Amino acid sequence: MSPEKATIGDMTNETRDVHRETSGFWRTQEMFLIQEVTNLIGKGLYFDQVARGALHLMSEMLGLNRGRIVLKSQDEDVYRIAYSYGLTTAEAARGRYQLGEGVTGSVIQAGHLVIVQDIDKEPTFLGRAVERSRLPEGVVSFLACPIRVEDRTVGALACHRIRHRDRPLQDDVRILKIVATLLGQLLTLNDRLDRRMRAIEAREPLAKPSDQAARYGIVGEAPALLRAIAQIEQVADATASVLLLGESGTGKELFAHALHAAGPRKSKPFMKVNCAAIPESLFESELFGHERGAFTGATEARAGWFEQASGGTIFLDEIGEMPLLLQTKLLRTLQEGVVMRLGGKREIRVDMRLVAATNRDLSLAVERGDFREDLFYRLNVIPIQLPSLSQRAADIPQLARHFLNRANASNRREVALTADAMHYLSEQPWPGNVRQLSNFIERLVLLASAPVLGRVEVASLLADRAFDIAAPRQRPPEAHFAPAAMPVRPYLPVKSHTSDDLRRALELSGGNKARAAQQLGLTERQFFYRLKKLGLEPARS
Ligand SMILES: Nc1ncnc2c1ncn2[C@@H]1O[C@H](COP(=O)(O)OP(=O)(O)OP(=O)(O)O)[C@@H](O)[C@H]1O
Repeated sequence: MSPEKATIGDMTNETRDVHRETSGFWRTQEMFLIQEVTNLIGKGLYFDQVARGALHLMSEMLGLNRGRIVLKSQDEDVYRIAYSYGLTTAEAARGRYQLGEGVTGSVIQAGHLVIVQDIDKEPTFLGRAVERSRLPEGVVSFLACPIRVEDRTVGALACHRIRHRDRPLQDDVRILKIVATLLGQLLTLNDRLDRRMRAIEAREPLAKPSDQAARYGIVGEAPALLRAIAQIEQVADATASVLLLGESGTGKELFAHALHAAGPRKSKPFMKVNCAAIPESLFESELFGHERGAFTGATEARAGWFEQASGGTIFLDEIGEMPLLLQTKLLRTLQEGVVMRLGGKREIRVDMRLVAATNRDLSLAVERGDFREDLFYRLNVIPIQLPSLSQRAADIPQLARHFLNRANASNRREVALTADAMHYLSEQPWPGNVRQLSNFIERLVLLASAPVLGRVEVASLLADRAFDIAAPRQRPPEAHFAPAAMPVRPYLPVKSHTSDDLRRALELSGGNKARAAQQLGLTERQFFYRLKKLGLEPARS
């Protein structure tokens, strides 16, 4: 018996649980594997951890055994097994290949995936690391996939596979490709980080994130925001796709633009496409373009957005709304770097950086079959989470001042807010995030009846049309992150207003308590209760 731990791929049909034979079971296993690998990447971009974890999971979850990652040796001109799972130390140490040598060496040289159906019948298969006697008795296959950093092949991800199993070969190949892509992207990021660190060590002056942020028009200093800005800067020069995650109005478009502006493509086009806003029938021709006569009304050939964005960046907002058919085409474009116009016969090379954004939980959409799994993982290589405004409430006064200056300048006004009013703004929930705050300040400036507005005026304006203002611009029907609507009258603690506030409201309303209450965003009952608490008026029954 093989001394190695039995894993799914090595089990016989008889011992395999009947449930495991369904493709649903394998989808769940795949999802779990890829989610775990992505989580490992999210824990800090440590290649060692991710590499070991991925090989372990490939074996345990999918039966892709004796996985190994072959990379160039640091000090010699040879490729060697840098990470492995299910190999003894001696076996791993034997795994050394010249470029072009054996199956592994030729995968690295040619940059193509190789599938050896039966290792016993393939003359180029060296069997150098693991002896045949250590492998299962039946037909054993070997899969090897190149790992790329940008356009260079830097190594290979390979594993053994029982030839006859209840899972199609192409599914294993697909997963191997996804994992190899993730590893390649991670190596690319690490490469960039290394270079950056070297620049810091060489005392190259680097702009502080907040200086940079100011340049991109991003206001705020909360750690979660600065982290997102630092991530943007780290990956600005890379080619991998970026996925911006965050509630509506948190600044995803602003960040997409910052990414474009921070990278080498800044002088080239930045195209924004809102996938939720395009009718499905037009989507394909808008994105991929069309040839003359491709459909009725196509009197002229037209380049699609991918072509138009070539050399620059394309921002696909609300990517979760993209129809499945187009997801397949998008994946191909990302993989091959080409588009085919509608009605066209030739492939057109495009070179654009893709930034996608969503306020939905795409992994749920994948589970429901609304979003392609392989596209999700392709997009999710660099996920960047933007904090909601309530998660960075300390930034609200700075943001409010920024929007106040802007609204004053564009409306030729000089409206100011008291410190108390600023404080009040910081306490509000802002479910529509920065967009809601910005719209509210604009309204405040336009409707201000005095040059200086205090808490009372701000509160009354916010309460006045709270529901309108609170509504996020778009609320997808199944939005996972979608914020709850602000209640028409937000909850207010009993001490929400000072006696001055109450007196002033009464003065402004000419003593009309109902109107005073309304101005403060209170019910009459709440207003009387506060008057009583402050000893100003007996409460009504
Ligand atoms: N940190 C910030 N500093 C300054 N302005 C900001 C910031 N974040 C967002 N904004 C502003 O708030 C508004 C909404 O931002 P943006 O459109 O980028 O959000 P979004 O997340 O893309 O929203 P949606 O998901 O609804 O498309 C814009 O006017 C943007 O300039």
